[in-house]
Amino acid sequence: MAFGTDIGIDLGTATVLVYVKGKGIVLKEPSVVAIEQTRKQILAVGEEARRMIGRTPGNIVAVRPLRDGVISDYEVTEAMLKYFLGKVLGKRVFFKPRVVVCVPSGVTEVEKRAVLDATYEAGAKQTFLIEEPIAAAIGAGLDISRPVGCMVIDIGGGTTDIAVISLGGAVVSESIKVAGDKFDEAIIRYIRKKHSVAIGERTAEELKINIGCAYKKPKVETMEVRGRSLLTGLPKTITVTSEEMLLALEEPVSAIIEAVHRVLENTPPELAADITTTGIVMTGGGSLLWGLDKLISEKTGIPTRIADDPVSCVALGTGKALEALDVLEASLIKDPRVR
Ligand SMILES: Nc1ncnc2c1ncn2[C@@H]1O[C@H](COP(=O)(O)OP(=O)(O)OP(=O)(O)O)[C@@H](O)[C@H]1O
Repeated sequence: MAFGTDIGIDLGTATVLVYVKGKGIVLKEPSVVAIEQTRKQILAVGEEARRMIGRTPGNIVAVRPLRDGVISDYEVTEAMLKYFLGKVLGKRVFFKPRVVVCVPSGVTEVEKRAVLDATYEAGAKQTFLIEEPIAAAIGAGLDISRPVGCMVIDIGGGTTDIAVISLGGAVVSESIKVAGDKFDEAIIRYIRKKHSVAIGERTAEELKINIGCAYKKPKVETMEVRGRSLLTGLPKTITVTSEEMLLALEEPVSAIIEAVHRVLENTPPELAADITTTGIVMTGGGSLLWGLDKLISEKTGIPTRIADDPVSCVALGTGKALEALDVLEASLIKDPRVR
């Protein structure tokens, strides 16, 4: 497949999505790699590797190479990217694709170089990097080419990126390392303190997705989870309520609200006025935390909505960016090497 295809990749800290022009999103897998430590050999990538998290014997580790919005291990990131691209492109690439990759906002020059190298090695003709909020805005269907301000809040696994965009570029932006992962960590801490039970990352994520909330739910919801009692060391089942989730998530949720306020404070008045009418658009998996849109709307006084299919927005945006290269030229980071 992939005859002269254009490809968009959302290299997220939690999930990698690959968009192929004309086909849509063709791959969506967790950003996890399982490594055999003694021989430094990669055993599995993506979904298969994720199933191994917390369940591996001593010599095998399941790592998330992009944790916290930065590339913590770029050799593994490179291998992961090559694996996913290879899966999408197949073995025989007749016409090399152009690729747009969206990288977490905190990445350094060295890390950007590693991403570019990986795409070239995997068979790209030319690669561009795009900033996360720009890709999210395009993917959410906003027309960012006009001289009208719009605000995007992209809440992923590792980072929350908040930006006011106008004329194809970010006018004011802020990226904080508080997003989905920090929600999970806050839940783990709360359950440990309140119930004296240790739960794993996956259980915390399930609690967040099923009964988690940033705003009081009209009806209290409950969920049973299993962990290990810190008192007896034995497995224990507890019932957790949505009201407890509200308390557990208060701190990371407040950090996001404060960052939104800071961006609004630094927004030029004309653009701020635009945003009051255009509203705030939320993207990324973390935006699905129940009631977060309502809370942001209430705290800012600006209408806030979640984009359609928020998890896919960045990937769709990277793909669409290739079709609008002229408008976006200024905000894309181009590799100087010509192939
Ligand atoms: N229904 C839901 N409610 C709350 N959180 C959710 C829901 N669905 C997914 N998430 C969370 O969204 C996060 C992943 O979002 P996403 O896939 O957009 O991140 P990413 O793009 O990989 O990360 P980043 O933008 O930091 O690089 C995870 O923390 C996941 O638990």
